[in-house]
Amino acid sequence: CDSAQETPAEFLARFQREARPMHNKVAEANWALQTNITVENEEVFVKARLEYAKFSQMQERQALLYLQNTTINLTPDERRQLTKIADIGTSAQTDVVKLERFAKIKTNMDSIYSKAEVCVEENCLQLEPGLTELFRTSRDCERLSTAWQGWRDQSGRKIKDLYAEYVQLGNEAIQILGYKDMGEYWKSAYDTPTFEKDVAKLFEQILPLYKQLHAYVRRRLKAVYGAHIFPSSGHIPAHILGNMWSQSWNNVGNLIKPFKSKQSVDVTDEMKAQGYTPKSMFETAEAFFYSLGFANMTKTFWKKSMLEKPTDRNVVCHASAWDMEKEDDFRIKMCTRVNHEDLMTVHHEMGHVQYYMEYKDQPTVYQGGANPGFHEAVGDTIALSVQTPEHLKTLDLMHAENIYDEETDINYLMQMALDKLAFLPFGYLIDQWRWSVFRGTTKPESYNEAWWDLRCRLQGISPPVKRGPEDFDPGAKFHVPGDTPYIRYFVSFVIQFQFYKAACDAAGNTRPLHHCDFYNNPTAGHKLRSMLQLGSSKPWPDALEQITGQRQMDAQPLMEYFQPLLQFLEKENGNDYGWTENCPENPPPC
Ligand SMILES: O=C(CCC(O)(O)[C@H](Cc1ccccc1)NC(=O)c1ccccc1)N[C@@H](Cc1c[nH]c2ccccc12)C(=O)O
Ligand SMILES: [Zn+2]
Repeated sequence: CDSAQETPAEFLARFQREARPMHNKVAEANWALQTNITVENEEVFVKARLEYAKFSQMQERQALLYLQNTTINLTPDERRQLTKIADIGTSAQTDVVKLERFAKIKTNMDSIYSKAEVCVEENCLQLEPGLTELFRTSRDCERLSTAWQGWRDQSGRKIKDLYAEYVQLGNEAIQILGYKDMGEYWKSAYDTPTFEKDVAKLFEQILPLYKQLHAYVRRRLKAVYGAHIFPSSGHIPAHILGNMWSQSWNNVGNLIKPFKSKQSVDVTDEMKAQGYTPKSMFETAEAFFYSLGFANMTKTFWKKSMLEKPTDRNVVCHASAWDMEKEDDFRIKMCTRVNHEDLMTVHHEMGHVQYYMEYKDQPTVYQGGANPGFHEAVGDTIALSVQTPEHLKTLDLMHAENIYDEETDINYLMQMALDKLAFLPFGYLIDQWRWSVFRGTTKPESYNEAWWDLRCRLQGISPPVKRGPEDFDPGAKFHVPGDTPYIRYFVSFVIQFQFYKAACDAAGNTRPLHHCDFYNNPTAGHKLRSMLQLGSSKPWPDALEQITGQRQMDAQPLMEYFQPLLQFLEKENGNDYGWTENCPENPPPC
């Protein structure tokens, strides 16, 4: 570490020069590992992580010198930049043995998860594409239940002990920075003292709407599978909702569609019929962003991205977007399949890349989301416009004669609710569980019990087969072994409707909110882009205020969007809605 004779401004300029090459080095090693999981690539990545931690510790020490030196007067911006440089997370661990063990545990959990497969007789299915396709298309209770349990045996069960050690080491490292535990550190990214209460309030606000959707879906699925597989407690068995984690229910949309004779907006069949490929899906997304005034993907993007699952090696299939912090090197890694759900994920991932490109001229420390939820909301905001019947017609992917016909409209809102509304309790509960684990309230021997308490109470779903203390079902979801916070998606699913409404208002939309397509509207684009260009240079309430005029997260635009559906659901459900706090002791068999 150079001595502190540098002025703060000189230190910040040097940090700018040195940090990017360091970040690039780690990103390259991480990319090499995630696109080819081998022992050798794991070792190279761990080494790069250790080197990066040492670099971060040096920068943190010098930044703190300036921040704690009362004789130096810093500008507010210098203070903000130095505080961010000092915020190095678990890299603060100075005990190299513990730091290396922590890094190894994380790569170990990641590779167990990404290589896991479920074998029935001699044919084995990995999560992507095999098990995901099974949950998207199968209506066979037994097969789904076997796959549901098999996946948890091959993933969660195998990382339970590693996870307990990860919690211990992570907390030890973060306590060096003065945080009580990892959960407190993760929440500090929102820099809002009332953050936990704010999200709890948003969840309470949305719960009545979710309960109505849950009741309707339960009734329709009973008609398909028979009431005998449903527990009397009112929960929906987790394996029949079209998704391995029951987190979004869009894949059972064809079973739930309220008006069978009218169109639904799952365009998978049309995409296949028209010969869409993963590449053309990315080009379609690129064209929408471009129509708003965003940049096209760079040449390096098309050259270095991994848009399909390779057949000859193990990769981390879970989608991600990468800022390599070197010239125009932005990438997406995704095992893309040609279907509606993946077309939306393509927009989600490209939203990350567009955010990277909008804030690329900010100082390195400000090259991030205003808060983690903002980064998750960019692509989804665009996807709300892409999924309107208006836009799907523009794409020639939907051929409904009258898209404003009331029954078609309810079908459309139902399909959107199966993706967006169904997700909210799941998006909320993952970090409720993790914050309690990091806090020490939930100990390893009750990891799974605490998990199902939340899943049964907040989400109203139940396990298809009995769970025991050897199981570790949270570990069966990418972000838990992946050490990736999750409340960001709950925040995103609320604020994306605020962004969407703001962009629609800017575009002069006069239709009902859920029919607003701001494609080709540079005014809407400018509204969005000017907020994204801030990166994390301003507190997120300032960024939110710039685009919506408000400084708070607000579920009102989401409620406005789904208002017509709520009326339909309340009429359909009458008093038949809700579930008891706890799941039944013994799940009814298929
Ligand atoms: O995980 C993702 C998408 C992947 C990601 O783009 O969020 C990715 C996750 C990740 C984080 C850290 C390491 C590796 C993967 N995040 C990013 O690529 C990313 C990019 C820039 C900043 C922060 C994160 N979605 C979540 C939430 C979700 C459910 N349904 C959705 C529909 C649309 C969008 C998101 C979701 C999920 O699949 O459970
Ligand atoms: Zn994302």
